[in-house]
Amino acid sequence: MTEHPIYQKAASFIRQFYSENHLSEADCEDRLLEIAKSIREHGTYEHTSDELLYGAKLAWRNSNRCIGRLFWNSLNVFDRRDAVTEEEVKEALLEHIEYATNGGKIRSTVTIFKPSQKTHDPVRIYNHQLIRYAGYKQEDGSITGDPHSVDMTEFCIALGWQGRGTPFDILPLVIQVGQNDPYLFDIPDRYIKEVQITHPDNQLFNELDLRWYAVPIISEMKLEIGGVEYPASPFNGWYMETEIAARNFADESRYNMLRPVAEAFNLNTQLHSTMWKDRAVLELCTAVMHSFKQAGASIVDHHSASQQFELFEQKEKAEGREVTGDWTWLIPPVSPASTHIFHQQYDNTWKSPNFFYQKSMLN
Ligand code: HEM
Ligand SMILES: N/C(=N/c1cccc(CO[C@@H]2CCNC2)c1)c1cccs1
Repeated sequence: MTEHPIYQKAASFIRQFYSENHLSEADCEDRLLEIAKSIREHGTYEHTSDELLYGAKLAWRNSNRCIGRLFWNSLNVFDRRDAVTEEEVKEALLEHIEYATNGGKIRSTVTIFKPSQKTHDPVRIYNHQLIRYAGYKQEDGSITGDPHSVDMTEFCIALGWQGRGTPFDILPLVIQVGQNDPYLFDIPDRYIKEVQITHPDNQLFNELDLRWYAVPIISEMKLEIGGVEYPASPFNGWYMETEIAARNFADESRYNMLRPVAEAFNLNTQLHSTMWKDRAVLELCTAVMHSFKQAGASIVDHHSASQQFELFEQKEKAEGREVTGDWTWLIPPVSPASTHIFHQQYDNTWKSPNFFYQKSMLN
């Protein structure tokens, strides 16, 4: 079997699955014989539902850049390897959004579509996230909406989509099944939970009319389990507030709102030394936490998230497993040194199963 690289990855995953679930050694070896036969005959093998469920949980547990891994074992997994038509994939994606949103009490969920075949990918999703705002480049070069979405927005417009042109237009979903042309469809409004971002102490801030969607659902990464690749495997958790407040609203290459926020607080933005940028970021964090809580939408602040990650480290140690991590991503972008993460080092070895970047469908 050594001539099949997939077998080594399969054997390593299957042995981990059987041992961590306290299943019989003999059954494990029988399963491996079955897999070896399938690989010899078809060049690949098919995961059982239980293997798929556990493999997805392991992929989350192995995600070095993720601070939210304490809850790895409570991941909800939808096995949609049966969905092969545009209609079936569309329904599965809308079902994912509805189930994960759960009225705001967000459930961490991954939907797994058919794996890569030798010659092609049965299902691919063009979107970076299932729910994301459009970005429109204006004549004068300015951008309305999310600058990160300009390419996707232009792609959708080329396919006949028309946005309303506001800074917060939800992009349509674009999927490809088999060798078909890209298939585009809007997400009905009733599926989208959005939060109006207001500040608890400053009405002037509210006039900035900021909003954000509740559920981040990454749809452009590939899930790899035991040598089998799932290029369409959208997964969601809930947000950590800094992602919205300190990056999506704050970055100059995103919504670039620090100066308008500072002005709403009457801060002196002429001198760095007044710390106006730092104060603006903190007021955005405060507003995001306040607004998500008021809207009944799950969210975690960066201090609580770091504490949960510390608990994850302790639990893994108690189970006799080494935690791997990417320090540069694990530290939050606000007050990083106020978390334990900043003051320790992490082994950034990449274990499998895991989620990986893959070639974008756009270029
Ligand atoms: C439950 C709440 C969760 C929270 C609060 C959370 C938080 C985060 C944060 C803040 C990042 C860094 C993102 C960035 O800086 O752009 C991240 C990265 C990541 N998370 Fe989590 N996460 C959660 C659940 C999940 C789930 C359910 C999965 C998969 C099943 C997951 C997989 C990942 C992966 C693969 C990355 C790295 C993405 C990349 O390399 O671009 N996370 N997470
Ligand atoms: N809170 C989250 N945050 C993210 C997790 C993974 C990736 C991203 C977005 O990554 C982009 C690429 C680099 N930064 C932005 C955000 C989650 C999304 C899906 C499950 S949890």
